[in-house]
Amino acid sequence: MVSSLTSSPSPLSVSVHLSPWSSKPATSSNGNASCDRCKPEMTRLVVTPPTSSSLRSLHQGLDRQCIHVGSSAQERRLIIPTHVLCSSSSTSSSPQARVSSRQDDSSSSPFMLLNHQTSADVSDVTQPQASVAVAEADNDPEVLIECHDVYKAFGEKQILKGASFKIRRGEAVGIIGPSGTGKSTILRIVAGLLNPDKGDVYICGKKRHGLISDEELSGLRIGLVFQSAALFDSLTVRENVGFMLYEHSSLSNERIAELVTESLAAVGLKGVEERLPSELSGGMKKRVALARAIISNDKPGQTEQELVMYDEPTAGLDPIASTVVEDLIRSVHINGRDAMGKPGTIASYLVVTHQHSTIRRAVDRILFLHGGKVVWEGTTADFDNSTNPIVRQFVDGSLRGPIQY
Ligand SMILES: Nc1ncnc2c1ncn2[C@@H]1O[C@H](COP(=O)(O)OP(=O)(O)OP(=O)(O)O)[C@@H](O)[C@H]1O
Repeated sequence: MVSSLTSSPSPLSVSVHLSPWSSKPATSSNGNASCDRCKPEMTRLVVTPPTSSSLRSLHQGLDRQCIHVGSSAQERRLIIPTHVLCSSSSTSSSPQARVSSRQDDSSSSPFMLLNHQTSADVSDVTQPQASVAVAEADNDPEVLIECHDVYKAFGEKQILKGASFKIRRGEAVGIIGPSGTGKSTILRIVAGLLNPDKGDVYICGKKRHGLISDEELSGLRIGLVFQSAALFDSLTVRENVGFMLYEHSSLSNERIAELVTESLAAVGLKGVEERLPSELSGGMKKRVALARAIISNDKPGQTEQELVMYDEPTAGLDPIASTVVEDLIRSVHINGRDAMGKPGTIASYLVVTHQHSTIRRAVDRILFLHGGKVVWEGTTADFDNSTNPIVRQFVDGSLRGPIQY
């Protein structure tokens, strides 16, 4: 059963943040666990989680996120940006209703971590407050995302040093560049999971202040598909793909199950709804993650555009499985057709990749990131013919050139 959110005399703090590595649990002397690196950037939800095994599976599912868990307590504080689950959709929610219909699952499902939270509860504990304001952005309605002179450092390490670029409606853009140059960091900044230290991010012409929130009305849904697929190990494929709808919509469970089946069909998967992620191959997991990113929220007359960002979607796949994923990425785009022959719905996408096949097959325009900036951009054809020494060294894989390891 779900217990009161405020009854515990000794709350335990559990934090989840987006980090490129897993961290070991850390407990402070007062028994509360927290993460100093991420605290200022978290959306906080006060929750009563189910069991420690659910938290473990959450940890495994999120893979590259860090979760700190202290010892047992009746109440815990979970700090998790909900769009970690691939959506920033501003759907309405009816958490209480959802909780009451799913209380029996409380011992095993991370759904219960988030469900019994009202918007008022969330805003009470959110820091910093996310908001958007109309700013002096370029008023081109075709520009969905604009990053202007973005800087980001981690400790002493300056990663982004004035990165600027635009993503227009209908574009299929690849971000490439040497390892550690900040490609994933850019995705997290665009997704609103990280704040830039300096510089501006505009979403459909509106300047973003702070981190994105579920309440934000940006006119653009932004999905992020993590390299690891980030599926919850203890949830079935159906629960993973439908997570945001179970979470943030008032749709019936039957309707969500139908939408999950449709979304899986769009990525060429059938009859896997009740399987656990451990029963899937690496390529299937990536397709499930894609299905989760593109699932429709079934809102009648919904016109909100969607941008999906893929972080190394073909890493670790064999060449044929890579081709399948690359074609799927194309197929769900507005210029493509999905596995069911339906036109794709994704307005634009951004792919971080190191793989030549992905650049060739899934991308039309390339941004080359080096030294914290976009140092080159152009079409894939321009890329092949470029005489830019940085691009040439990267294409040739040469040890000699301006890129030093
Ligand atoms: N939360 C964080 N705290 C500290 N350092 C971080 C954090 N996130 C990223 N970094 C560091 O920032 C740098 C850029 O990381 P990022 O993952 O963005 O690079 P990348 O270009 O995507 O690399 P790769 O191609 O190897 O995946 C790395 O040195 C990384 O260690």
